[in-house]
Amino acid sequence: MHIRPCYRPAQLDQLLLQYYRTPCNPPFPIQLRHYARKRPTPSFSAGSTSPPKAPSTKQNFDAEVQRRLSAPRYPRLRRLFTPGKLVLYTILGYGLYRLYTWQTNPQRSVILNPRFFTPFILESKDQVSPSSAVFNLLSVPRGQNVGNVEEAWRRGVWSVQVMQPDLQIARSYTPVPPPPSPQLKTAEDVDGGGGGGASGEEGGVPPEMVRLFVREEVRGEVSGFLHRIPLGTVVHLKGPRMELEIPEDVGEVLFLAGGTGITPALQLAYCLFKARGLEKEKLPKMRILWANRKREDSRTGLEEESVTALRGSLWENASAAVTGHSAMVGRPKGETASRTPIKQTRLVDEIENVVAHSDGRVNVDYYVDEEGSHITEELLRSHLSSKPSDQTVSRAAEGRKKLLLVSGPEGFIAHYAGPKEWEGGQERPGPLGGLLKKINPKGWDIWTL
Ligand SMILES: Cc1cc2nc3c(=O)[nH]c(=O)nc-3n(C[C@H](O)[C@H](O)[C@H](O)COP(=O)(O)OP(=O)(O)OC[C@H]3O[C@@H](n4cnc5c(N)ncnc54)[C@H](O)[C@@H]3O)c2cc1C
Repeated sequence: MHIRPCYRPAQLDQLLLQYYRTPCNPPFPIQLRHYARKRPTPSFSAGSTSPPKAPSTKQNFDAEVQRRLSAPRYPRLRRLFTPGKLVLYTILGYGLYRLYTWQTNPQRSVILNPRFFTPFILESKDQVSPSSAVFNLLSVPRGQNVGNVEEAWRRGVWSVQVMQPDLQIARSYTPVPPPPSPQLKTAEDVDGGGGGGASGEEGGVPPEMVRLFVREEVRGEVSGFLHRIPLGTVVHLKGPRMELEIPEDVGEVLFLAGGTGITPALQLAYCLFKARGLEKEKLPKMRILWANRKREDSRTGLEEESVTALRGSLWENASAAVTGHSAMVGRPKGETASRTPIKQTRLVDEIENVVAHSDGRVNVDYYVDEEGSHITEELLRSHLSSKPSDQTVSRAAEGRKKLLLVSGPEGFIAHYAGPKEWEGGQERPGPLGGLLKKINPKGWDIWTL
């Protein structure tokens, strides 16, 4: 068996030069295997069945040595930078540069991306109750494109995902719409003792801000993370994700909201009354029934002392419609709204702002479980069969879609519309059940969120 030695180029060059200087045959046939290996397979001449012979004579060998010595020193490097490849590298480099400048250009990059998480800074936090708060998250850098967010507001109900960075898990949350402008003042302002408004943010929220109303779950990973972090922390968000496309021709809406389920109701109100810029005649009629376990979850209407004093008294009506600034959770017989002082959170302020700016088309009724006010079957039946008192609204609603939406925790949805179902690893609305199946409202499109 013939073993061909394999040398490194430097060694080989040395050997060749050594041989070149001494007029004797090399001690073994040098095949230049190392070099030959890098070249393309030699093509045989026509009719020939054997490969060309290796330089075995001294003449051939000398020629090969000459050729090798005059060959370029760094063949690999040279192959990397052929003219064709240089052009390719230039094009690639330019493409990467454009991508980089596109991404870092605040005007072009979007604040929310449905495929990637983008950074936001927790700018402020508005406590709504001991367990829930509105988190104001500002996109960084400022001045980025908000086009897809504006489109989401026009289309309907949408959500974003928030990332818990340590565990790398994400949960969905429904952004709260920007409050109507100018804002209503808080009770403190009305009384002259409040100073600069609810949280010093008069003048509205910037368009790059995403606001989330989040309830802290016991041992909840993502909600716990949001409630734990200090102001100024970077939070990563992904979206927008459409949860419900609202049809164009909506005439009437009845929204049953439980706890944080109020946020889709606010989104819907914002979509119909602001984002779509509908003419006055096309604006629908909307009633939101918002149920909470405790008064402090919404803290509408009354001071704590008043609540204690009035507890146990006979409540006139579980559904006291909100008018202007005086939100009430029912009233004892004979009491008027003006008699009781107002103490409410910024979120309730905003809900009432929506009511105040709706020209009588939006109504919000508050219910508190622990005070015995519930969204009952009779109440639902009356709302689902009632005709609008305002003739203009009534005429405008004729022949248009009637939407009945249910949004809230699992138990709330299951009670009113039947339990959700798991399909393909995702939770989806199940067949209609619960109270609404019993009532079986005719002419209403029913959705659960
Ligand atoms: C489209 C959409 C929109 C939403 N919008 C909002 C919104 O606007 N506001 C809002 O507050 N929520 C919203 N949610 C709910 C939200 O996504 C989260 O589900 C919620 O915040 C809880 O998430 P978490 O990570 O904090 O809790 P998780 O960690 O998921 O825990 C959930 C519950 O399970 C319990 N649990 C967890 N692990 C265990 C265990 N090993 N043993 C026993 N119990 C356990 C926890 O105690 C907790 O009560 C929305 C959900 C969806 C799908």
